[in-house]
Amino acid sequence: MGLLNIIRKIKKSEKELRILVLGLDNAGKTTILKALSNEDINQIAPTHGFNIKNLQHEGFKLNVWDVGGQEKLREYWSNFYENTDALVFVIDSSDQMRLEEGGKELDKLLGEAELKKVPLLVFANKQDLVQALPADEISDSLKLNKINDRQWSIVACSAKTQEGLQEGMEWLIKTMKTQIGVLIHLHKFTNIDLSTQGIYQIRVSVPGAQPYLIINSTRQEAISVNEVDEKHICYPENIHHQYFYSQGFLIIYEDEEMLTNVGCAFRLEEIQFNSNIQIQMDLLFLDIKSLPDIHSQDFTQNVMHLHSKMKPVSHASFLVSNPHHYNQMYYPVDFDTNHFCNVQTQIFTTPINISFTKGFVEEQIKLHFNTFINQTMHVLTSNRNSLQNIMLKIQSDKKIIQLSYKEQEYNINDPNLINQINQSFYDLHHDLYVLWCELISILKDNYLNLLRILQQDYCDQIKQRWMNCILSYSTQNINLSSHTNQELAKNKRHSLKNTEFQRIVYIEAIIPLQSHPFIFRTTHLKQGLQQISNDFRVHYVVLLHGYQGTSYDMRYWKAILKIRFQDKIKLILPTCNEFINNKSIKQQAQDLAEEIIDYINHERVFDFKLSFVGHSLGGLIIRAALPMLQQFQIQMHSYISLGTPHCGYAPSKSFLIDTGLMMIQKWNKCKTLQELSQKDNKNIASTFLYQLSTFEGLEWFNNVVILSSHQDHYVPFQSALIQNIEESNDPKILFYNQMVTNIQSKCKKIDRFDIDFLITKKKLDKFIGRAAHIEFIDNLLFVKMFVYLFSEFFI
Ligand SMILES: Nc1nc2c(ncn2[C@@H]2O[C@H](COP(=O)(O)OP(=O)(O)OP(=O)(O)O)[C@@H](O)[C@H]2O)c(=O)[nH]1
Ligand SMILES: [Mg+2]
Repeated sequence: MGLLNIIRKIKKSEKELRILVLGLDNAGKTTILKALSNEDINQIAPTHGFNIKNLQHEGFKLNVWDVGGQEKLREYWSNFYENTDALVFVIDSSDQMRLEEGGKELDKLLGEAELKKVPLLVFANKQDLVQALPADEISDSLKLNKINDRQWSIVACSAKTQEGLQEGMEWLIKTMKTQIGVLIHLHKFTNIDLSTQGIYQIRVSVPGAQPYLIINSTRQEAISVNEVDEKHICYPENIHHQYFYSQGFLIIYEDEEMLTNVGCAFRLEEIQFNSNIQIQMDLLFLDIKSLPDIHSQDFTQNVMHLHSKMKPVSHASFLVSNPHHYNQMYYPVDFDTNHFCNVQTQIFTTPINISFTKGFVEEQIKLHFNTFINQTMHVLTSNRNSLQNIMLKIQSDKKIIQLSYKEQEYNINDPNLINQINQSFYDLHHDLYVLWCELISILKDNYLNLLRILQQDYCDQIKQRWMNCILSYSTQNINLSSHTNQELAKNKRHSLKNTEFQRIVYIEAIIPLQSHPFIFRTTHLKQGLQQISNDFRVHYVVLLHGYQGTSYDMRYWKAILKIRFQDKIKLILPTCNEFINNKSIKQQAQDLAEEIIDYINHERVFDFKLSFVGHSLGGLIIRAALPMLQQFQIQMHSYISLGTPHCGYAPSKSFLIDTGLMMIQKWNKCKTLQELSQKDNKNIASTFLYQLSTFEGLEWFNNVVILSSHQDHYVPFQSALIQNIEESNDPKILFYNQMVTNIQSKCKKIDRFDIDFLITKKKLDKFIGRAAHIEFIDNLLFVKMFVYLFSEFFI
């Protein structure tokens, strides 16, 4: 029989706990014991020696030792310490005079080496008497809160009425069972597109687990002041039944952010090995209309009233597939797009008690410690020493491992070995519990550091997964072909069918890789790039929408850039061209340039970088505005266009587009569209678009990034990619190719991307080829992928 089987067998069959009951004389120890075994409690004399009782409780055999508490007998208490699984300390709550004496005795016990890691239950007995102090006062007086090296609890009880006795015993048994600690920390709430004003709140639950501790970070000073807007908090975080509720906060405007900065610890009892843990997050909401005068509300007055009115409107959930390991993860949780908001969340799970876990093997214990220590060690400041000690201990403590090597020679009947095994288990419980407490204190004192590390981890992992969706051409300067890419994407999707998400903790709604957008990339590097200085204070990124659109169209780009880069990026969403359809591109460019110059001058920051993302026509307006932004040329970083008809529509073979444009042109007498189809001048060389190809500007950028989709029927593929089309004698084509050459000749480097979207049938626009054109801004997953995969364009 292998050693582990033996351990499991011993632990399973024995399930016997030795409980030591101590306390001053007259505290009621013997009475409690008798009450627990349903014996008569009327005839009880002071105990001069000790009593042993065997009790059965939840399948556990409890071996309870009650030792007399008179002063002269206390020196013998130490005879009973050995092999104790749990310590019960009984206090006479009605005898205030002797509380101090009781506290001193308890302190001595807690300092005893043999009782070092033993859980402590304090019974605040005799609660039936009027003069009895409540449990929390006794807890204060005994300074129980200072205990941080073991699990402890205080339970108010009366041996006379039996009240509280069962509760206490249940707590004791619990400490003997496998427990998984789950910590959930909510860092920041970002409103992206919550269309209804009102009070919002996050509710977290872990089915089967009890929330028991709220963790607020004490390091407020690390957080910029304007992020913490106290007046938006309507009521504080709380625990109610099995739920943990974040603060309730008022959301009135779009883009509002709430630094929630609150966490909760849950304890999950006896979980089967190999089973999963679920974590549920709900977005709760209360419509502002149901609160008539929001500004005069004193929310603190009717917290519970508001609380009960909140309704869940959206949901997100996680699965932890191996809770017997230490897991930690950061996840920016997006609620569904009807209630589009984001909660930056950290999740930690760890076993905090492993005593009777079936199948828990020592390698896993090692792994657990190593992960924890490797990953969190460097963020610790105040906790560093104690953790270092634990680490040293674990490294030197090879007891369990050695035993398993020697299992052949092992004699099952050797009582010493059983003791050793038991001891090892106790050591581990203890260390696990200490680690758990350390984690809680890290979240209290140092959570921003931990958050940063986990955010980086998340970026790395998600990037790794999404790399599967990039198909890069190794040869430089190759033209992307829509036909080839379409075929390649189809095959690649097929081959990815069984690729699973490798993360330990994942959100249920995770989208399988085969339905992700596929990205084809080719880089055309013309000149050696200069070393880019990273020494800048802020990066302004201008997000410009397309024809007849509004800045709202760019909301996903705005949201994801903000969540990914936090305060390193400042977004500028110009509104000067919203709904415009009768201005020329040049006029719109002028308005844009003015708006940007105003914005930047107003900010008064001098060391900044400037980048642009333009969708469709937006990409052209930006190019047209560049000569007017010459003063910022050394600050220019990335120019990104999404489905922009850089070289117009002239060579388009799409009947639909041609006729479509004609129609709109007639209808609107639209200048922009005339320009796009190069009908604004009889002489092509004098059309605005041709002129634009000679404008200065693109040469200032480190990155010129051009995106198209071969599925986009709104913009000719070659025009969107600034690629030549086959030579012919058609003068339109000759001019077109000349435009391509003009633009290309300026850029130091062009990154071309062709995107293959998985467009669902539901999107009827597909038939007029619009779907792919707006996927660049409407496909949240695509925006995320692009921002996370190609972060170099944004930082
Ligand atoms: N009112 C009340 N009296 C209690 C309660 N528990 C114990 N007593 C009384 O307190 C006295 C002492 O109880 P014991 O159980 O003998 O106390 P002990 O802690 O075992 O004392 P030693 O054996 O001397 O250490 C007895 O008279 C009990 O009847 C209680 O919950 N309520
Ligand atoms: Mg007694």
